[in-house]
Formats: sequence, structure tokens, C-alpha cells
Amino acid sequence: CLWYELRPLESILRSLLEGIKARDTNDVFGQPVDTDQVTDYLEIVSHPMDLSTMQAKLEKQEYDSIGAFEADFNLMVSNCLAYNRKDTMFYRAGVRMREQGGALIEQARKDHPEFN
Ligand SMILES: CC(=O)c1c[nH]c2ccccc12
Repeated sequence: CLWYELRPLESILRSLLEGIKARDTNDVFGQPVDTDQVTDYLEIVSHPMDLSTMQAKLEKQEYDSIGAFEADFNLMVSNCLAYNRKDTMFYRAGVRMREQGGALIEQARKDHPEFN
């Protein structure tokens, strides 16, 4: 369909999200942290965020710019670095995601300054 022309920001954010998901090789960020299992999570993290939630927000057109999308990405990463101890796989995945996902977002902002 032609939605990608009618909603160019949405198609940019979809491809950006696909690139970010591809780098989440341990699927650390794909779903919300299960707070039934991780019972102290909400004592430390006040605003949980994950890639499936970002996908849902994208489909509901809740992002009006690449910067708004980046704000949720940064929230997701900072939550991960706040909750997990530095010697864990999760923490290292957060550092790598900040680097790799951050680079993809910065490139998208350069390529599409009209949607910054
Ligand atoms: C992204 C993140 O912090 C987590 C992703 N899966 C988890 C399981 C237990 C505790 C934390 C997490």
C-alpha cells in the first residue's frame, strides 16, 4: 500500500526499529521486563520501555519525530543500565545497544533532517 508515502516518518521509524531489533541478538529488549518475575524492577525503574512497546506506539502514530523515538530508545537503555549490575550480560547488552542503536538513530537524523 502507499502508507509509506502518506506517512513517511512512520516508514523511517519502522526501518529504524527493524535495524535496532536486528542488533538485539540476545533478545534482551524485545519485550517488557516481566515484573511478576522480577519483583523489585519497579522499585528501581519508574518508566519501563522496550522494543515491542515502541513498535506499538509507532503503529499508533505516537511519535511525531525521530527525536521522540530516540527519547524512548534512550529510556529503554538507561533503564537497563540502572537496573542491571555491571558484571551482567544485560548490562553489557545495554552498553552495546546504546552504541549500535544510537549510531543507527543518529544516521537516520542526518539522512532525514525534516523529521529530526
Ligand atoms: C532489559 C532488562 O533489564 C532485562 C531484560 N530481561 C531481564 C530479566 C531480568 C532482569 C532484567 C531484564
